[in-house]
Amino acid sequence: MKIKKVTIRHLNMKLKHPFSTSFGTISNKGFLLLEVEDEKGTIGFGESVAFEAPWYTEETMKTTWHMLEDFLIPLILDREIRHPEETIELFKGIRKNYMAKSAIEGALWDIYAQQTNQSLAQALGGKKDKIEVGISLGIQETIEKQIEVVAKAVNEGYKRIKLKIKPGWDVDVMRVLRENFPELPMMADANSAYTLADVEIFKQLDEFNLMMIEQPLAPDDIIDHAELQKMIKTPICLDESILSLEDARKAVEMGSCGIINIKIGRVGGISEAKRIHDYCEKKGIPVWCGGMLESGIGRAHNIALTALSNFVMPGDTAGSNHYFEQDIITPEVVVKDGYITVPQEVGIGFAPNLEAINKYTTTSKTYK
Ligand SMILES: O=C(O)CCC(=O)C1=CC=C[C@@H](O)[C@@H]1C(=O)O
Ligand SMILES: [Mg+2]
Repeated sequence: MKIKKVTIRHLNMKLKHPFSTSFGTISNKGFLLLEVEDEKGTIGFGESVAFEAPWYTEETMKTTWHMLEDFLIPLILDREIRHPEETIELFKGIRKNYMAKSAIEGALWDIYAQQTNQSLAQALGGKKDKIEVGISLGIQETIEKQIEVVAKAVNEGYKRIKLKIKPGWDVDVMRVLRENFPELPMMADANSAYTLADVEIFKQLDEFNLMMIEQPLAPDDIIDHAELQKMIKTPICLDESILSLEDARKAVEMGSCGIINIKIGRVGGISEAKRIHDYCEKKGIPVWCGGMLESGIGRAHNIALTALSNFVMPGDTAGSNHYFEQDIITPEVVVKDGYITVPQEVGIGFAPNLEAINKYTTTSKTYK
């Protein structure tokens, strides 16, 4: 393929429910959507998962736009690209900025799948026809409300519930939830809100039979996580600490985690995500696909990736209706009895809904 045109759109989609974590609350999902066209007129879409502010990683919507406009788009325009994996080498001279890189790479995978007449899942080597789905629930104002939202998600069929924790909203909350839902597959995500000095809190959390504790310590750490893992029974799952296959290898070799959450945007794209998946499969480390409150485009990419064999735990890719009044794809992502069907159609298997995309777009710019 030879890329001839790239359009960046900034979209703003109001979330049905504000999402609160240890570092703050989001009520609006602002993000960049990329439309990439090659010389044959095949169009692929990619989503940048960077938020408006740098609380999850250092990237933001503005830094992503800057990286795309000034460095990444000029690298791909008019260049012959045979396979999306080539972007790993092509983008090597640009440090990190993984969410920006991933937005382009996702669109190239979409084009590649269409041109090779396969579904994106097939193009990646995924064999599942349906995937198990979990849900990530934000911190609520009261414990009663937290119990209520968990009960609703359980009734909707989600296969595991992820709860956000932070200092002051951890052991007591998880105890009450465990009492109310004795058999529920449950886990906690701390988004780096603790340090090794908090080991007693994690020892107490050990009592609640959690599937895992996600990212308890600093985002750039694997040393203290290895220490913590030795002191607690619950497996640690790393999210923010894993930005590449190299990070995954080091964390696994150090014993810093027993599970890895793979997010396409955080690791620079689908190709790197697949490499991490393949490495973890060889090492016997289970993985699952994390979420970034994506619109339907990013959600479709997550579904295709999760069709790979070592995604053995339910991910965070919940149904479109959990987040938005209207998603930007047709059909929307639907969860039935805790499963999403992996589309078998050519490409991402969901059609971009241009009317909805235009409705949510605040600015756009085309590069050719
Ligand atoms: O529903 C989703 O897309 C998952 C949401 C979710 O848990 C997260 C989204 C963005 C940043 C984090 O707070 C977080 C996570 O850490 O996994
Ligand atoms: Mg997380």
